[in-house]
Amino acid sequence: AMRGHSGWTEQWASPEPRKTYDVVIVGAGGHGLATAYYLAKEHGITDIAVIEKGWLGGGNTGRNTTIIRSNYLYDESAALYDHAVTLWEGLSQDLNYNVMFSPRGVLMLSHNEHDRQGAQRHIHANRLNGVDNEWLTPDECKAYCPPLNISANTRYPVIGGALQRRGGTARHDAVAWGYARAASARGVHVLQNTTVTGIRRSADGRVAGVETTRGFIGARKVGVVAAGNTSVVMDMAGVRMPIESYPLQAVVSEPVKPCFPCVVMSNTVHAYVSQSDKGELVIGAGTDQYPSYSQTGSLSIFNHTLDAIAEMFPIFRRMRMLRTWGGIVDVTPDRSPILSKTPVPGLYVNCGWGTGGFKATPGSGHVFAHTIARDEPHPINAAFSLDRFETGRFIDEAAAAAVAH
Ligand SMILES: Cc1cc2nc3c(=O)[nH]c(=O)nc-3n(C[C@H](O)[C@H](O)[C@H](O)COP(=O)(O)OP(=O)(O)OC[C@H]3O[C@@H](n4cnc5c(N)ncnc54)[C@H](O)[C@@H]3O)c2cc1C
Ligand SMILES: CSCC(=O)[O-]
Repeated sequence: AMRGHSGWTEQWASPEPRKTYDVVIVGAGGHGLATAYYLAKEHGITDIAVIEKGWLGGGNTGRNTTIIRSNYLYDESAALYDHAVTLWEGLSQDLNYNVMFSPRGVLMLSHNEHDRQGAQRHIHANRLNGVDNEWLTPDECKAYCPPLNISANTRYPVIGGALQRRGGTARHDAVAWGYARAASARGVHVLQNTTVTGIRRSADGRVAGVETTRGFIGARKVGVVAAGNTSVVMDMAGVRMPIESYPLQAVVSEPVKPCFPCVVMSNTVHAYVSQSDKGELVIGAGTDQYPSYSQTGSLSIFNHTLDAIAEMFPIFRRMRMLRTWGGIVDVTPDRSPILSKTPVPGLYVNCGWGTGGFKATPGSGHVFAHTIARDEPHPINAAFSLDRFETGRFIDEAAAAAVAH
């Protein structure tokens, strides 16, 4: 920790920008900070600046409902998200910072025959990929999550659920702080309150650096990790992205004693819930159905979700909601991320995580660092290329995030 200019102990340096760096990362969210950390730790590249227009972790990383799991359908997705879960399991030790990873189990409910068939297909596909996932009967769901209402005479009766026991939650702020602190300790510069306003290319078309609100910063390689703002930033390099940005909201309740032991999700009713370590219910919903850069969202989404939560968990019917907020999620046509080189030499992009990228944070940073360092994708992210939208080799996980996009 360093003594900051204000006298209090800072966990990371706040240096003046140098004129050039080997690598610039645009965006100090979890994915950008993790990328910088693994570039330094795994590849020995430390001449890095992570440039952030606001405060580190202030984007979706600091706004999400922290669900972690890897029970995705496609082989490529299972490999990517399970790589992340494996890194989550040792992350606090690796960073020497408690990210509060809690493998409390993620239970995805089925309410009708369509849900059940889809869930069991996921379970079989996951088992083939070595990803833990198991089918529970309604009584077993109730035993795993006692507040769950499994009576038959409800609008959305529970007919079973798919449980990934290795899934769970983590403290989102701590993930950003842990990576920033560990990257800074290895010499990485984290430049907060600094907006990238342009991407400069040299005569031969290669990336040459970024224009910022603190002047031009030269770089041989630039990684854009700007989530909901990706299209805006990549447009600065003349690269058009297959991304739509939507508001996705969350709400927390008043804090209560520990009463909810896991994560429960339901795609049919567009709701998911867990309980934070401070005691609040952390509730999420579907996205608003219109592109927007607002970090709020419409009330109708919450009314619908809270109706469903109140029916699925009657003990919560009198809970008071404390605050709501939103983030800007970057959604691709096939709902899978883009971790890729780009048509601009030296320019790389990591985006498209939509409503479900927090769970991937360590795995994303790890393989994106490999991609930047070696100028070729890691085998795990090779399929998540930008050009799949030209070749048609989609990885269609639209149903995976268990929320209606
Ligand atoms: C309400 C909500 C709930 C969610 N719940 C979950 C969940 O339960 N589980 C899950 O897996 N995922 C969830 N997600 C998705 C997840 O939060 C994101 O996919 C993930 O955090 C993206 O991380 P990131 O580091 O790429 O983006 P961010 O954390 O958004 O970081 C991008 C950064 O880039 C910066 N930036 C943008 N433009 C510029 C510029 N021009 N110059 C400099 N900096 C710039 C931004 O300020 C931002 O800090 C949720 C998202 C929301 C909004
Ligand atoms: C916001 S949805 C959370 C997830 O994808 O597990």
